[in-house]
This record gives sequence, structure tokens and C-alpha cells, in this order.
Amino acid sequence: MRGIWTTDHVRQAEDRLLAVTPEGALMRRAAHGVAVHAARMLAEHAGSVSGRRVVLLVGAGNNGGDALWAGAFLRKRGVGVAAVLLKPEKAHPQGLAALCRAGGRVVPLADGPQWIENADLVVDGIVGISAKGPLRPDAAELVERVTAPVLAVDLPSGVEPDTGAVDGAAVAATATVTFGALKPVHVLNPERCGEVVFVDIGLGDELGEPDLRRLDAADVAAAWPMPGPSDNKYSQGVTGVAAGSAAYPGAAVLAAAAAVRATSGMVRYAGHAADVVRWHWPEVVATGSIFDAGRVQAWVVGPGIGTGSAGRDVLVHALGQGVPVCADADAITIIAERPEVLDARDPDTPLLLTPHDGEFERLTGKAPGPDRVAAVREAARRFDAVVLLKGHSTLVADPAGRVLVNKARGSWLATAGSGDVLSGLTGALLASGLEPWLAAGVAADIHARAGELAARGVPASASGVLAAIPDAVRQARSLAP
Ligand SMILES: NC(=O)C1=CN([C@@H]2O[C@H](COP(=O)(O)OP(=O)(O)OC[C@H]3O[C@@H](n4cnc5c(N)ncnc54)[C@H](O)[C@@H]3O)[C@@H](O)[C@H]2O)[C@@H](O)CC1
Ligand SMILES: Nc1ncnc2c1ncn2[C@@H]1O[C@H](COP(=O)(O)OP(=O)(O)O)[C@@H](O)[C@H]1O
Ligand SMILES: [K+]
Repeated sequence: MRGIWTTDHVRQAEDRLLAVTPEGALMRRAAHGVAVHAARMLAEHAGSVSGRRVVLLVGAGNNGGDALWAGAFLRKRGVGVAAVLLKPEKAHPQGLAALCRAGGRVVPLADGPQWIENADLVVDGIVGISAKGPLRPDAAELVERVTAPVLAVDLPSGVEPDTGAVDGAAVAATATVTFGALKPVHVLNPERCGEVVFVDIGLGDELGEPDLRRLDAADVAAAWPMPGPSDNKYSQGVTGVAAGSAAYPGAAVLAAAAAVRATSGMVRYAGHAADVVRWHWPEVVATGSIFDAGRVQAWVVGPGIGTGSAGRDVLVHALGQGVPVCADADAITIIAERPEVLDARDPDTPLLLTPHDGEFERLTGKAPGPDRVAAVREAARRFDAVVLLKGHSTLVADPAGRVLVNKARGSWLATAGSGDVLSGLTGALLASGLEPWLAAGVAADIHARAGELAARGVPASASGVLAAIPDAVRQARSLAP
């Protein structure tokens, strides 16, 4: 599991490390990492390193210092380096001196655009982890002129480091070199960061518990349920799906099918779409009503069941069975309208809520807003449930405050029915006995991989995502060490 730390925690860790490190050593280590990657980018995008032109955009803090030192290192490889200082009087003095000693030049702000337009690579050292708000107009004007690839130092300037939010002008980087720790921006706004390159500056021991976590392929592979020699169809956990209706049979088919794709145990379906589900997926044991559905180890309730009294009765029944419940779609609206339905839940029964932004607002009375991590954490505490907040990057919080981030793999999953596939997948993992926080994180990972595999550059339908689940699981397993 990869840890991600907020800027406050990174700063505290840096301070502890700085106290026992020779002055300037950390910055040079960081800057060396920037220079190495800049050279790699020049070779890749411009065909060579020596003789190429790099422009540094240099802000008032240590982020600008990193850029200036990186410029000095690049000079040693024969690169022409020009620095545009946004606040000349505040530019990092040692970095500036190093660049000048190495033969780099400082160009006046007014000449910045012309240098930027002729650059082979632009290094964004405008602002780092102390950034607040969007780019100021002088920086924004320069960034607008950039056509060359951009290498961001630590993070793309103008993007909020702890939320990934963009509220005005901001850099869109081709790649970002970050130091010591991944910060929230790198997983919450991967598009703005481009390729994220991690440079170890020795912070590891100082960091403590991460604020957010990301699952690696190895975590997903390790968590994925595997039948053993003594397993049978019941022992692997039976998934129950209460979804769909006569009017919306599709949600039932997609959710039940995703569970079938994700478990080698048994899937039961209960609802008005039993015939359609049986016809498409003969392996599903389908019945017309949840009240005679038989035992399951987890229920998925909600997609397409409607928000009236019949849907409410189904949800209340599922919540009273003493098994984990994944409440999605209409089930979330039911809870939002009638919170007392949750009284049916035994306090020890795990509940997982999987809202998209609209459902989240209905449920909590407030849109997630720019700080999605804070919003989902608060909702998990309030409902004493694991909450999976859907979106480009998906977040999973538990009541204790742990948050998993699943970085998007493109936007093809924004297609009708893809949420139904996610809830079926999640239900199968819950039924297998995975703890709900991990089950939701693993499901989000496989869902995103399946979306990417199904799309490969063209639109993917929910049925396509569904069909790609086995390959997504194979992919995660093959990437594990
Ligand atoms: N502490 C250390 O030893 C290390 C720090 N490192 C670098 O230092 C950076 C942090 O440096 P600082 O704390 O000096 O801060 P920054 O360089 O992030 O920025 C501070 C300055 O930027 C201004 N600023 C804030 N928001 C702005 C905006 N939206 N537009 C324009 N200007 C804005 C602030 O007023 C302040 O003057 C890290 O991101 C990293 O790049 C690395 O060198 C690793 C080692
Ligand atoms: N822009 C996007 N990029 C990546 N994934 C997205 C994006 N928008 C939505 N998704 C994902 O697609 C799924 C949509 O779910 P949902 O809104 O419930 O759809 P539906 O109700 O049609 O099934 C979620 O898993 C969500 O995280
Ligand atoms: K930056």
C-alpha cells in the first residue's frame, strides 16, 4: 500500500530531517532528481540533451530554489538554461548563485514569453507545497505561453496541494518530480501532474502514518479471493443482489453479472427482474423476492429498485440480516429521505454506501465540494459506514478516518450502468469476507482497470466493463511481484 501525506505532515517530516542534515543537502538531492528527469524528457521530446534550451519559472520559495539548482545541474550536461524570476528579490540566493556560476542566465520578466516560446522544456518551480490558490496573474501569463513539455517541481503550480482542486490558472504538467512522499495532489488530480516521478530524499522514517493510502497491484492481488482445495460454492461467500425492477431490469443484470464475474462462489438475485437475470446469467440463482431469497454473506441493494415503499422494505430487510450491505443508487436516496431505515441495522453489521456526487449531496445535505477527502471522511463518521465516493478519482473512507484513493485510469467509466457494475463487484468481495474498506478499494481498482481495458481509446459501455473484469483481475495479479 502506498502512503500519501498532506503538506503539513510532509513539512513536519522535512523539518525533522533538516535538523540532522547538512544545510542545502536535501534541496540539492531533490534538484538532482529534477535535473535527471529533465534530461530524460529532453532526450525523449527533443531528441538530445546537450545544446537544448530549458526555461525555469522560478517563484519566491524553496520550490524555485529546487528549479534553480536543477538548472545548475543541467548546465553541466551542456543544456542552455534561462531562469525567469517571478520575484527577483526573493529568489533562492544559493540556487541563483549556483545557476549563475554554472553559466545559466537570468532573463527579465518582460522577456519571459519569448524565451518560453523557444524552449524545449519548461521547468515549473513557481510554487510547491506552500502554495495557496491559483497562479497569480504574472505567473499565469507566462504559463499561458508554454507549448513545450512541462516538468513540474514537486507539484503543478496553481493546483491545491492537499485537495487537487483547481480554482483558476494552474500548470498542466507533462511530468511531476516529487520528493520524499506522495502528496494528495498527485492522486487527486493526476491529469494535472502527468507522469509522477518519485525521488527519495530520505524522509521515509520521519513521515509516520499516512493521511491517505493507495492500493498497489500487489495489494489487490493479495486481497483478491482465491478458492482453495476444500472450498465449495458456499464457503467462498454467497453474494446477494437486490437490484432492478420491471422498469429497470438492466441494473439487475449488470450488478448480478459483475458479482458473477468477481466470484467463483454463488450469486443470488432477488427482485422483479429475476427472469431477465436468469436468461442472461443462468448461473445466478434468481427469485422474485428478497424475503425468500435464502442465505447470503453480503447484500448489494439499490440499483434500479426505486425509492418507494417496496424498495424501502427490501433495504430494511437486507439491513436486518446481520451480513454486510452495500447500499447503492436508490438505496442511498431511500436512506437520505428516511434515515430511520438505518434503525434496522444491527450496529455490528458493516454498511457500505457508494454515492456519486448527487447522491452524496442528497445523503449529507452538502455537495462534496473541493475537499473531497474531508467530505467523504466526515460522511463515513456520520453514518458509521464505509463510504465510497465515486468520481474521476474514487475515495473510500471508513469511520476511523482511513481513506483509500483510487486514481482514475481515464474517464471512460463515466458511462451509464458502470456504477451498477461497481456495486456487484463490491458485493462479491464483501461476501468473500474482505473487510468493507478494503473490499471497496479493491473493487474500485478492478473497476477502473476493467474500464481502461474495455475502452482502449474508444467508448466503453457498462457491458464492456463487465466483460473486462476477468482480464482486469488477471492484470492486477500479473503485476504483483
Ligand atoms: N524543506 C526542504 O528542505 C525541501 C523543500 N523542497 C522544496 O520546497 C518547496 C516548499 O518550499 P516553500 O515552503 O519555500 O514554499 P513554496 O516554494 O511552495 O512557495 C512559497 C512562496 O510562494 C508564494 N505563493 C504561495 N501561493 C502562491 C501562488 N498561488 N502563486 C504565486 N506565489 C505563491 C508564497 O507567498 C511564498 O512566497 C517544496 O515544494 C519543494 O519543492 C525540496 O527542495 C526538498 C527539500
Ligand atoms: N470522469 C470520470 N472518470 C473516471 N471515472 C468516472 C468518471 N465519472 C464517473 N466515473 C466512475 O463511473 C462510475 C459511475 O457510477 P454511477 O454514477 O453510479 O453510474 P450509473 O448509475 O450509471 O451506474 C463510478 O464508478 C465512477 O467512479
Ligand atoms: K511547482
